[in-house]
Amino acid sequence: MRFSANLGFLWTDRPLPDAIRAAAAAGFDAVECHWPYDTPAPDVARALAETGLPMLGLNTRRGAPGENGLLALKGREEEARAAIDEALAYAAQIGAGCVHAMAGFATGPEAEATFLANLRYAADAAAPQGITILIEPLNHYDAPGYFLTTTTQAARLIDSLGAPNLKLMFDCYHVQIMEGDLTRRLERMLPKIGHIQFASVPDRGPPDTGEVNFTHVFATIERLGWTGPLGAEYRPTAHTDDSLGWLTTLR
Ligand SMILES: O=C(O)C(=O)[C@@H](O)CO
Ligand SMILES: [Mg+2]
Repeated sequence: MRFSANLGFLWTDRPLPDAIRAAAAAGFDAVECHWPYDTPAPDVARALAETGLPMLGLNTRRGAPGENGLLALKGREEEARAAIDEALAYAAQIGAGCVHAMAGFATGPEAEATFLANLRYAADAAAPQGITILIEPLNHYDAPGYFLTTTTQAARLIDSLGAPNLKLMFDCYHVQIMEGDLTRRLERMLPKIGHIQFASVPDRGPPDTGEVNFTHVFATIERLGWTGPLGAEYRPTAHTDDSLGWLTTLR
């Protein structure tokens, strides 16, 4: 099993290039981040080259304070597409393979039509760069009012767009809270999945705590033939370096 350190949550006490170095020193196989835009891309690229770790993905900007993405917001298409362009340009500079296209707080048919149109734009713009666009259902405790909440909804959108580079971000933490049935859902969704993340439920801590048996979940993912690094997107209760026991016990 290979693991990716999500630097939106891990080693947040240091600048992104140093967080990449810390992830390498701790034995991670890859890194991923949320919103790297305050850090010059060449600094990130240098840390990646130095450590040999790939950056798997990053997110589109969330928008104004209190917002959580722009792609499903009717009337905000220009900003949404600027956020997509910005994310793709940054991803290209650091060799990231995925961009998580964040939908935002919205509901209803207009939001869906807007999201689909912006996803079409994103998938078309990403394809020549070999980049995958990810959409991620978020749970209704952490992100109440977020447009995308279930893998069933995401699968319907992915099917209706029919773009080969539009995939599902399967975050076991959100999926367990909203839908459960993780094993069967992973089996069913596998062809649509572009990246997998995890954290304990309900606390969003390391995976060796909480209600989900990640020994079983990781074995399932391996049995299904998934070979990509799994994204450790949890909040350490103490310092990140003191939260990594699972990396040896669950590997
Ligand atoms: O919250 C998550 O889960 C994520 O993966 C973020 O990228 C989006 O908020
Ligand atoms: Mg996630």
